[in-house]
Amino acid sequence: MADTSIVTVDLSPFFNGDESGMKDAKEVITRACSDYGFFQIVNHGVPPSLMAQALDFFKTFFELPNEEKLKASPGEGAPFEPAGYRKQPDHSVEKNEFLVMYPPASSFNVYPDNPPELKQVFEETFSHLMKAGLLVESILNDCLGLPPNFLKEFNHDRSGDFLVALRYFPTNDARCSGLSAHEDGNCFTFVFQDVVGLEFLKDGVWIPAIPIEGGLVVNVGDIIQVLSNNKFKSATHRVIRQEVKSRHSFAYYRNLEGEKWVEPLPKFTEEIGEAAKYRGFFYKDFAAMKMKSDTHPSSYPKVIVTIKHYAIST
Ligand SMILES: O=C(O)CCC(=O)C(=O)O
Ligand SMILES: [Fe+2]
Repeated sequence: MADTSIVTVDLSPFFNGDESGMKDAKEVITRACSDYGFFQIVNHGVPPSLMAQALDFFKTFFELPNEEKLKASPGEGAPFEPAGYRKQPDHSVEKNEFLVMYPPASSFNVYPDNPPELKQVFEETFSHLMKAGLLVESILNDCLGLPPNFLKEFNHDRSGDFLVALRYFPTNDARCSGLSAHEDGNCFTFVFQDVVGLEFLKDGVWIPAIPIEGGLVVNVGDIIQVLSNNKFKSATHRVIRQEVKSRHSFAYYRNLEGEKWVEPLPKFTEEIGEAAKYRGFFYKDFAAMKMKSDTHPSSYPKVIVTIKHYAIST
């Protein structure tokens, strides 16, 4: 029978220096990323109680009346998704509302006034997520066999990372879409969720990511897929809404700086006699196309732009 679970990796060996634990974890992650691009992590350094608290404050915010939420409507200047509160337009099939925030102290962040604790808890959570992001990035770096710190240096600018807190409205229709099937156009994403709903495509079958205590779901994004010339897969995923109650989650997007040039690395092409599977591009150009079309569509009918846009057909 096909394995229908999401592999969970304990990252504590990376904190206590257990060499054989680190090696085992890297093997499991390499396999998961080569086959389908997602896994779950625990003991990643982000305190579970802090994540739960952050999700609670986001929930409280989403329960406020519309006029109150609209006070946090997006301002100008954010590099990718506008910072602030938005709701999918009525004609969208994706029934959710969301709040986008860039790293603490970003000048374009729009913080809700209510609940008053949200800003501080968000900033603390974001700082922890960035640290865990650095750890996972260095693990992926090693799993890909890249020179030490290659990804860290390639992706040294954190100003374009964002956190999106989401609320998916309940539905009476079973299997109703909250977010259509997509791949993330970034390096990778962490997701924290209160109830099931997030699903990943594995061997043609949708696998639910069952929330586990303190767990963060990691999905590889398009940039790692391009750099590795498809060695690691950008995970296809979607969100199914729940009956009766709302579903809440937050996702930390580990992005790239917009001016960065992205193309398959020589290690995965000329050095091993493989043809590049993608043309090179500036990250900001891809991000702008994706933003219009993919994760949080504002246009209808949807124009789907995926990383295939840059694929070289053979
Ligand atoms: O809400 C979730 O569980 C996933 C969100 C997601 O896939 C995204 O924002 O790209
Ligand atoms: Fe996603």
